[in-house]
Amino acid sequence: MATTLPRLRGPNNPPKNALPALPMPKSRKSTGGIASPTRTPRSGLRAPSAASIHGGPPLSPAPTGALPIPRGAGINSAGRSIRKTVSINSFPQPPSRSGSLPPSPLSGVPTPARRARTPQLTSKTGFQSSGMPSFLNGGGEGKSLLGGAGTRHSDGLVSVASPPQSRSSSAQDSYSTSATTYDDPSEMNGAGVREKRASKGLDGKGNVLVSVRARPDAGGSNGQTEGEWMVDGRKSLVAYRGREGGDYFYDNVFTTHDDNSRVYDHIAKRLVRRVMEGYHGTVFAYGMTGTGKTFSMQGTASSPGVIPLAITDIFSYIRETPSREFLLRVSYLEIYNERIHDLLSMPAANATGAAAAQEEIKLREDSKRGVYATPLKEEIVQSPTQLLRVIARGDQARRTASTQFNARSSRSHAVVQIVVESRERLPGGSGADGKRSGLVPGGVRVSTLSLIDLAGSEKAAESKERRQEGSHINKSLLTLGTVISKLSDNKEMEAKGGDKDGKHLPYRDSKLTRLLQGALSGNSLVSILCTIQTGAAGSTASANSHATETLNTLKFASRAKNSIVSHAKRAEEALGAGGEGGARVLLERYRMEILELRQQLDTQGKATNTKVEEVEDEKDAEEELAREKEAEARHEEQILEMQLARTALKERIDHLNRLILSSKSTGVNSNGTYSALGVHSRFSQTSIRTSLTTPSGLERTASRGSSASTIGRRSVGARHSSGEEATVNEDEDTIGEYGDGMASLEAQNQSLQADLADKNRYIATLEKRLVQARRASSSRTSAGFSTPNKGIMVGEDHSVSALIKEKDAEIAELRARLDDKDKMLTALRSAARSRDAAEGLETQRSEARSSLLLESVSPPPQDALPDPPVAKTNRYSPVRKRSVDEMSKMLDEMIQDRVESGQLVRGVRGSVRVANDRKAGGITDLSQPGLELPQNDQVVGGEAQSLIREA
Ligand SMILES: Nc1ncnc2c1ncn2[C@@H]1O[C@H](COP(=O)(O)OP(=O)(O)OP(=O)(O)O)[C@@H](O)[C@H]1O
Repeated sequence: MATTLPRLRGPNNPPKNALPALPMPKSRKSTGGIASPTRTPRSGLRAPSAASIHGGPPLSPAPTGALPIPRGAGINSAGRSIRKTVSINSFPQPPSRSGSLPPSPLSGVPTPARRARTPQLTSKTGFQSSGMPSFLNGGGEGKSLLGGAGTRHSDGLVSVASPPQSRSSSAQDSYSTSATTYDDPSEMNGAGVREKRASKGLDGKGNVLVSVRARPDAGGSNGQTEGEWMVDGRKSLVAYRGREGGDYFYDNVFTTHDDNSRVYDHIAKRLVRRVMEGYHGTVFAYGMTGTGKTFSMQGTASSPGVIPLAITDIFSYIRETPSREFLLRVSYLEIYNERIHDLLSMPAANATGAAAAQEEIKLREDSKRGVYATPLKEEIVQSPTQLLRVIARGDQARRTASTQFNARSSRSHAVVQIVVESRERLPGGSGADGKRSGLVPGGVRVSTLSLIDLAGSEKAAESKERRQEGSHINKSLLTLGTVISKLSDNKEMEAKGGDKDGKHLPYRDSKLTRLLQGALSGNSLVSILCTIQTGAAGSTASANSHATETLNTLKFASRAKNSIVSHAKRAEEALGAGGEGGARVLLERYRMEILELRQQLDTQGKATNTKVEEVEDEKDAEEELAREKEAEARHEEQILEMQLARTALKERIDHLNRLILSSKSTGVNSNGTYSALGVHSRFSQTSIRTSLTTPSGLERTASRGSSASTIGRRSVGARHSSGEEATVNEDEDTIGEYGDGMASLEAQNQSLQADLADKNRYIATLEKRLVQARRASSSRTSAGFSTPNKGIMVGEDHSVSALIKEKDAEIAELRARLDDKDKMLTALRSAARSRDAAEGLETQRSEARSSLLLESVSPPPQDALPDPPVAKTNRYSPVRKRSVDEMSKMLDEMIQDRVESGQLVRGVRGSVRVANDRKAGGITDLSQPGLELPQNDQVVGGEAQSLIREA
């Protein structure tokens, strides 16, 4: 059995834009020819009227008449189109799915109801199915197409409604095929073993899962019986009793009562789980326009469809699988008029609303990846919310237009592809021990989940534009039908022992089949949902046309059931980063990068320590002081650089670790899964969708700049279409630059702000480190020097600078006071000098008087001597003395005040000095040059006092 799953390649080329390939075998070659199917597969389901298949084209998507516009099609009174199918970004708190559904979303436990069903293989006239087990359904029982007996009631169209509660998930009880052995013993319960045995006995391969869903009649009749149609969910039967009538059995048939949740559980839940386990999986919706493909895939706010529910389960799986770590990336493309467009990087619209041209996306093929689109943007997602937003963004960019049958008809095939990378988690977490070398246990497994909403088949179109689109749509759907028919023929031939490759398959005839090549050729698990609308109001012609179209869909479903044989295998694990396709295995690349960075970190840590030691050693060498200083400066610089580099490396490691999801990841856990949908609902409900309407009437929101960051690129430049506003409550789990999803300006803004905050924090860290390093550097450089580092401002410690300022102010104040004191002292000294001079004169006069008295015999002439100054002195001295006393007293009081306040200390001999604690409190540096506190400051008071006392 050929293994054609994508292989991993070398690690050096980061995946950028390529869409992971839908797996494709190399065994078949296309000749480009379209061959019409001519035979009903021997073992396949057969429509009751074989002629309807053989006689007509294999797929005739075009309705033959004009059908009335469904009333529920969403055209308002003004004739403007309203999107009835709410975008997937608009899911409110999803409805509780616990009631009628399996208790655990991924329990995989088959339910009794489904197990109890017995294959209907006993019809005399009916045609048995191939009996192939469905890998996804587990029934694998293959329904027979019975002409009447056994399945239909005798009266023909008895409606057998099957309330949702009575049904169980058939998707839960499929376990294996011989080709794809499911190796989880825990799930190999009795039913699984039974199925496995049965599958071996039958075909050894797994069929695709084919389901049919009938949408409620636009006319309002919701019954199971619509004229000539009967839809029986319990029997998985669609019966038609008109011309070419018959009974059609499928893996699942959903009535108009079945909601999206139920549809998902039966058609995709198991497949999603398989994808998480390493298989490739494809789900696509096929059907006539307006029958509910988009409704089923995307859903509504109150009833999320396959895509959002799959996303929910993906993250549930991650959460519930602590033994593995995951990395998810998503891409979203559309095929419109046979051209591929990247819905995640739609160019901005110009002023006229016309979108700028996008780089052409091409399909390429290589042996490892099969067929893939390139260049295509992929975004790494870390939470359900983020993933939903990315898809919602793509959804809004998708081309839609109002048609006769659908007010908002999808005019393109849309492919959401989610790539799941996973690997075993190393014991002890992330492998931070640095012990891992290139080879790591387990390797990385890469699988893809493709969720495809096809454009609806249609014929009638009023405008040229619509007709052109319609013809492209129909052509690609026709090619799809042809490929499936030929696959069926080939299978039959193979069974007969003929050429294994059989007829050439025209995959290349359309982009759709080319892209689906891997899935159609069996490398992927496939689930097909065919949508029909049984009721058709209006003329008989339109009813006939509608019936023909519905029959074509049913025949397509039958052929697909018999044609596509899955031999999907679990993806091989790429060992190390060097495995095949390693370049695309981001998980491994990130892990390796983290490892390398950690090693660098370790090395740098050691180098830093060595440097520090060297610095210490060199410090001891006093004889080489000058050299030491220089070396120190250099080393400090190096240490600083290393520290900065370490910080950067740590940041990078943190970032990479955030991208890798595990059961404990914030994004995976926060908000849970349903709440993520809740966030979306808020987003959508508050958003105003103002899609641009081009002259052709084609709606799209094409003016979105791509903010999406592809791998290794940063999210930039989020732009929204003009006039579009969206309000979103930011979820906490949108992490990093990849998390915007462009859901809204506000979300963008918040995301950018968060990013900015991150960067600011980082800058702050760097600055801090810089300052620390500088401080350390200058403290070391200045060791042995008394010059204080006045130049260095301790940036982060504002309290220190405040303290210094305070002390400066105190010093200035003290200086002012000292000045005052100096002035007073000068005044006192001058007073003292005057007093001394006066006293000296008085003494001289006294002496002179004494000598005169002694010489009384000859008294001198009275006027011989001038008036004794003493008389003058005596006259004025009491006043002067009083003033000196007052000043002395004042000075004493001042000094006493200082002594009492602790600023000055009185010495034993009456002298005073500045208190020691005042010095220690920051004013000791007054002695520093430039601050000039007088050295004799402490005795000033004492000197003054002694002077005063003297006075
Ligand atoms: N099962 C359903 N229950 C309720 N409404 C439905 C259901 N299926 C479809 N509808 C409604 O029918 C309308 C058309 O559905 P939708 O757009 O999903 O059709 P479609 O098959 O995707 O059409 P097209 O191929 O033109 O894109 C929408 O308004 C949708 O809400």
